[in-house]
Amino acid sequence: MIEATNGINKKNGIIFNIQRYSVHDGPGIRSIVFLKGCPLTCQWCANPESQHRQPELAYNDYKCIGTSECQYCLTICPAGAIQKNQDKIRIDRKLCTNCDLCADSCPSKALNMYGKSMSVNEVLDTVEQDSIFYSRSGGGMTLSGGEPLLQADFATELLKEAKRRRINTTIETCGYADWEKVEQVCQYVDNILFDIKSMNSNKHKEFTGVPNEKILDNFQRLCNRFPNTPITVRTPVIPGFNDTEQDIVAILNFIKGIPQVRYELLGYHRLGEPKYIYLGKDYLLSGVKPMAEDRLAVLKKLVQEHLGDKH
Ligand SMILES: C[S@@+](CC[C@H](N)C(=O)[O-])C[C@H]1O[C@@H](n2cnc3c(N)ncnc32)[C@H](O)[C@@H]1O
Ligand code: SF4
Ligand code: SF4
Ligand code: SF4
Repeated sequence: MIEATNGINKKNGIIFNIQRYSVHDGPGIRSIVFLKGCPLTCQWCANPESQHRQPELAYNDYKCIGTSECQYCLTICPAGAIQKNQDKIRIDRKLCTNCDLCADSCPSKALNMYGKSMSVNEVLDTVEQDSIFYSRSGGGMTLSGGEPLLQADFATELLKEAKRRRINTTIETCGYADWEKVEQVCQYVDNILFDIKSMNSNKHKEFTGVPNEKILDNFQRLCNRFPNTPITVRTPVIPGFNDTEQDIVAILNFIKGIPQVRYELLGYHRLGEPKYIYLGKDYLLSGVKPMAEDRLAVLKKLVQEHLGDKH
């Protein structure tokens, strides 16, 4: 649960979730701080609410108690963006200014804002509630998103203060940012989780919206600039995008022999799909089934053959 103000403050960051007790995103038990905004639009993204930089309205039709019982949102919206839709409502996203008034008044939480403005201290005071777990497990705080490098100045201040409070720090990044920002942020992290989604730049652009050259260049610079920082390269394996042996071997050849680098495959899942509906977005991979365990196992074996223990 985020405790936050929604006021605009230049020094604040826009955060859409703080997830406690995670064991997947860095060493030990961790709190994941999700920063809003991403320069990519991966078709499979499990966090569609992360992509837009500013807070945005979500609507869950199942939670609406019906306009015959309640009309708070219809009467409060200053933009005329909410209309009746049989006994429920419909949002005209072209008119909506994401002002938050309807979400604040909705008694059933059918309307909800993704994203709050939070200060460094507000975030870290929440994160520190679990410090007993971090010290026992070797865990800490992970910055995720969206793309944490898009809010580089806020991320830097957050990480600096976390270091001052002796909290272990990790970042998960798609690597797409100006090098100066990558360097600025990564000097304050203990571990880096770096996605390499495909070595094929055309395919990368088709499925994520951007080519991969900048990402690959940043990865090589990171390894040279911070040779003592452990980096885990991760690839989400997406059927029809990068699920062939050639796709994975191309990535393995790119990272092979770099001492601080490990590698991990992530099986495609569809856990984020309902959020596309709440945001009025189309989920383009609705026909694609989650990765079969045996197919993923074949690719994991391939990784082991190439990298030995370093995977
Ligand atoms: C949501 S991203 C945030 C960090 C950063 N934007 C990135 O892409 O690395 C965190 C991780 O989730 C993975 N991911 C996102 N959607 C996924 C999906 N549908 N299935 C499996 N992994 C997914 C990404 O590849 C990345 O490793
Ligand atoms: S967020 Fe504001 S503008 Fe958008 S639908 Fe709600 S009240 Fe209307
Ligand atoms: S305020 Fe909430 S519960 Fe009431 S009509 Fe609007 S969406 Fe439905
Ligand atoms: S880079 Fe990460 S957050 Fe951005 S769209 Fe892709 S998976 Fe989602």
